[in-house]
Amino acid sequence: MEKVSFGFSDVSPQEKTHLVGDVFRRVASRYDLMNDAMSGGLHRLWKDDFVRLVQPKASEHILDMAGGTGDIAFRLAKYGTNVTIADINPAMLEVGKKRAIARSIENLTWKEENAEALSFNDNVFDAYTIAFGIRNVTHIQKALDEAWRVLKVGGRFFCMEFSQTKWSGFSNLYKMYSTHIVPKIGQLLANDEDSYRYLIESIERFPNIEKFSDMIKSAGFVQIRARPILGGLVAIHSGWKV
Ligand SMILES: C[S@@+](CC[C@H](N)C(=O)[O-])C[C@H]1O[C@@H](n2cnc3c(N)ncnc32)[C@H](O)[C@@H]1O
Repeated sequence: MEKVSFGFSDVSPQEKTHLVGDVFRRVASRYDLMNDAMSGGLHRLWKDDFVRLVQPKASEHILDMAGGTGDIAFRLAKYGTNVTIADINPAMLEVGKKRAIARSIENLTWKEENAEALSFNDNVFDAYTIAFGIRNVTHIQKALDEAWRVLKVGGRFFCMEFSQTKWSGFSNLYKMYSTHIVPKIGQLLANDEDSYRYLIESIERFPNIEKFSDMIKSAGFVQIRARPILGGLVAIHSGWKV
């Protein structure tokens, strides 16, 4: 029987989808607060950089996949771009919709979607973005294949995800922080140590920068680039559909 990783455990694909759903249902209301607490606000700078790389235009339609509570979509929408924000988890989308209303952001379409089997037609989006989402997807290659399918010819793919830093001293420090401190912050602020333990473990199981580049290539993308941040702690991958 096929097994996939859920953090450090191996589970069936159905179980993983179910367990990841539970994690984000539980953390939804505290998700944004926790991002600030865990990263000391750094995730905001990474997301700003990510969206600058996308170079959104007002004439474009961009799909922000696994968009959660809207951090990437809101930044894209500032350029006047038409953004569809899609996520498998209604609880995350509900938090995002409230945030959008509070910020008076209007050029957004919200959709419940599984990245592995999108309901959109072929060749419809100018760009596809996914930030800190793909490592939670059960079959990563299927999600990449779907990204390629829904992009127009000439469309751009951008993915930001945690990876493994190559700065050895920093790597040890980060490992200690992520293994011992992050789950405790999760317990303190979100009353949920287990979810944050999963989120950290899933980073270690995610393919490294080179392997993930190969997977993007397998989906059909060309001119693949990987931009490491903090020695590769986070990496932005991009590619083109031609
Ligand atoms: C860590 S959050 C990232 C949210 C947002 N992109 C950000 O950067 O703040 C990961 C998101 O991936 C979503 N997700 C997990 N599996 C998914 C799937 N198969 N299809 C679509 N979204 C998925 C979760 O529901 C969650 O909202």
